[in-house]
Amino acid sequence: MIADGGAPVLAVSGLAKALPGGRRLFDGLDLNVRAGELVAVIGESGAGKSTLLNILAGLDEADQGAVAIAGTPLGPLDEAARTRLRRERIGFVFQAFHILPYLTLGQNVALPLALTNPDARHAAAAARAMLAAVGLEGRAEDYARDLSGGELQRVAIARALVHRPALILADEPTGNLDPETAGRVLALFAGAVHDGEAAAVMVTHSPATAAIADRVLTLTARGLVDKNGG
Ligand SMILES: Nc1ncnc2c1ncn2[C@@H]1O[C@H](COP(=O)(O)OP(=O)(O)OP(=O)(O)O)[C@@H](O)[C@H]1O
Repeated sequence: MIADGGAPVLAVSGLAKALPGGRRLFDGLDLNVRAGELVAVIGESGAGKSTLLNILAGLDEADQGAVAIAGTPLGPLDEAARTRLRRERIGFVFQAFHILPYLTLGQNVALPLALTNPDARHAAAAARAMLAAVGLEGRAEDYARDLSGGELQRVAIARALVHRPALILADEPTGNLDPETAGRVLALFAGAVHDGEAAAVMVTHSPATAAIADRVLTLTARGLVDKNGG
C-alpha cells in the first residue's frame, strides 16, 4: 500500500555527487519516499548506488542538494546530531553492518534500542517479539555464529526494524541467499515496511528483488529515472 498525502519521510532534492578524481556520479537527483512505500534502486555497477545510500544516511556528503528525514534536514546537523538521527530514525540492512557473531540473536537485535534507550528489559522483550516476527521465535538465546545465511539475513532485518525507524535503508538485503530463502526474506521485509509504515530504499542488482518494490528507479548520471525515463 502506498500512502498518499502527508509529507514524505525521505525528501531528496537536487543531489549531486562527483568522485575525488572528478567523475560525476549523479546530478540533479530528486527522490521522495512516503511512509509505507518501498523503493528499489537499480543501476550499473559503479553507478553510485551505495554512495547514494551513504549520503541518505548522512555517512557521506553530497556536493550539492538537500536530504531531509522525517522533516529534519541533514545539512545543518553536526556529526553528533546526525549520529542521533541515524540511531533513532534509520534502520540499516547493510553488508557493512554485520550481525555480531559472539552476541546472541536477542542481543544483536536489541542493539539499536540499547543505543538509544537504557531500559534493557524493554529492549530484550522488543527483540524477542521482532525475532518472532521474522520467524525466529524462541531463538533469542542462540548465538549468531551458529546461524545460516538466510537466518542471519532475517536477524539483520529484525535489527533494522526493532526501533521502528521512519526510514529503512537496505543494500542487497538478499545478497548470497538461495532464491527460495531470498523470496521469504523479501516478503518479510516488504510486509514490515508496509505494516510498520516505514519508508524504505533498497539497492539491488536482482530483478526478482526489485520486483517486490512499489517503485523501481534506475540510478543514472542525471539522477533516478523510472522505466519510462521520467
Ligand atoms: N571513497 C571513494 N573514493 C573514490 N572513489 C570511490 C569512493 N567510494 C566509491 N568510489 C567509487 O565510486 C563509484 C561508485 O561506487 P558505489 O559503490 O557507490 O557504486 P554502486 O553503484 O553501489 O556499485 P555496485 O553495484 O558495484 O556495488 C565507483 O566507481 C567507486 O569506485
